[in-house]
Amino acid sequence: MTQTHTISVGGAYDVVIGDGVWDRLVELIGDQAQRVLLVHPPTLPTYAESVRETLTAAGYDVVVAPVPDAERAKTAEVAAGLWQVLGQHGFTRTDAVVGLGGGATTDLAGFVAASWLRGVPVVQVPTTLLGMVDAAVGGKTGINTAEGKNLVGAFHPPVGVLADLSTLRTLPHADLVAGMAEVVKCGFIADPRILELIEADPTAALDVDGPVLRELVERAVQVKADVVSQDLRESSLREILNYGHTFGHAIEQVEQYSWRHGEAVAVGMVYVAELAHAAGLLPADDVVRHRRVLTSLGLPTSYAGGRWEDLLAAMRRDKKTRGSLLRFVALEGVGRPTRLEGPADALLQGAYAAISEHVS
Ligand SMILES: NC(=O)c1ccc[n+]([C@@H]2O[C@H](COP(=O)([O-])OP(=O)(O)OC[C@H]3O[C@@H](n4cnc5c(N)ncnc54)[C@H](O)[C@@H]3O)[C@@H](O)[C@H]2O)c1
Ligand SMILES: O=C(O)C(=O)C[C@@H](O)[C@H](O)[C@H](O)COP(=O)(O)O
Ligand SMILES: [Zn+2]
Repeated sequence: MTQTHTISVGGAYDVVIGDGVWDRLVELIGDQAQRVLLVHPPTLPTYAESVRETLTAAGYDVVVAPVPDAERAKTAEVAAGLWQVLGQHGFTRTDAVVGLGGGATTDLAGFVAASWLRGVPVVQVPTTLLGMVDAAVGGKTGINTAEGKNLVGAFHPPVGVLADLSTLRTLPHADLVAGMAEVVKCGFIADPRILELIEADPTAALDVDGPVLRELVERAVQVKADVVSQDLRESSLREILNYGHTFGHAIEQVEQYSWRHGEAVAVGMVYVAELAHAAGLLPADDVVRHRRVLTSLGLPTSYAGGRWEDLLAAMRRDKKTRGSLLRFVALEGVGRPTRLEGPADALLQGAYAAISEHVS
């Protein structure tokens, strides 16, 4: 008997977590749709074929749209290619998009669904840990531009999210580990039990067939669901989900997306923990805890690759910036997020020095 767990996102839609949950796909797409655009990366032909067969058997006209892998999918050119496909196949407002894959694919699929005819339904089918706990949930969709990460996008909640945990068995270990960064983030901003579970047994946390990983997924999704159901459009509370992302996105950009998102966020959390400590907000023990938990999972905690001016310029393009005021989500303690606004240059550079000096 397969165990499934359903988390409601403010009563608007559900995230269904478990093995074999793709059975729910047809019910979510519903009988209004005639056509379905199935967006997937080239790494998942078997999963894509299985979804295509299910949808075809249910009577939909399925248009399969393979897109470039990972961050290379999140471009205006790839989105424009999909708009062309939708136009050529006559997709209407009752037709649907399915995003099957990691966060890069679901961000793209969600954005194309948000923009086509000003919004058609999207079902998100995440196949990475990061997609399941974060990217596919919450309705943030988007693509990158030459100037930065996720600079074009829309808030477009899915009609449902189907997270089949068995797909994690084929996920490369490094991508599993990267997804854990967003789980750890949820631990630091809202649910300390997540940190305790990882600290008790990091190996069990990374066992895709074990109960600990399942509980971590459920807890992280619950954190995200609680936040986005109160503040979909990130007017205030939702910013806490951006913990570690101001510096993390800067690394991704400066390193031309050769770093995984989760890896960059891991370093970004250590950066802002150092910053918060230097600003007198966060005790030193909590900074140490950031490094310990992330390291135990195999995540990076240091970085010395980029020129400071480039990192700072990238951070200034962060969406939390107001005017010329850099704003960070910071912690006053575990589970106690706050904002750190306009820290002095000396503090900003000092935190960079603190994460660079740990590079071996
Ligand atoms: N919208 C949001 O709220 C949100 C939240 C967090 C992250 N993101 C975005 O998500 C992206 C990162 O997502 P990601 O970490 O899932 O990376 P990803 O989408 O690049 O996927 C990682 C790799 O795993 C492969 N893959 C996916 N599922 C697989 C499986 N089951 N078996 C084998 N290979 C598989 C992919 O093809 C890719 O090569 C970034 O672009 C980030 O900005 C968005
Ligand atoms: O859902 C959110 O809100 C987040 O900030 C989650 C982040 O993990 C995610 O990487 C998000 O895409 C970042 O958004 P951005 O607006 O900073 O680009
Ligand atoms: Zn993220």
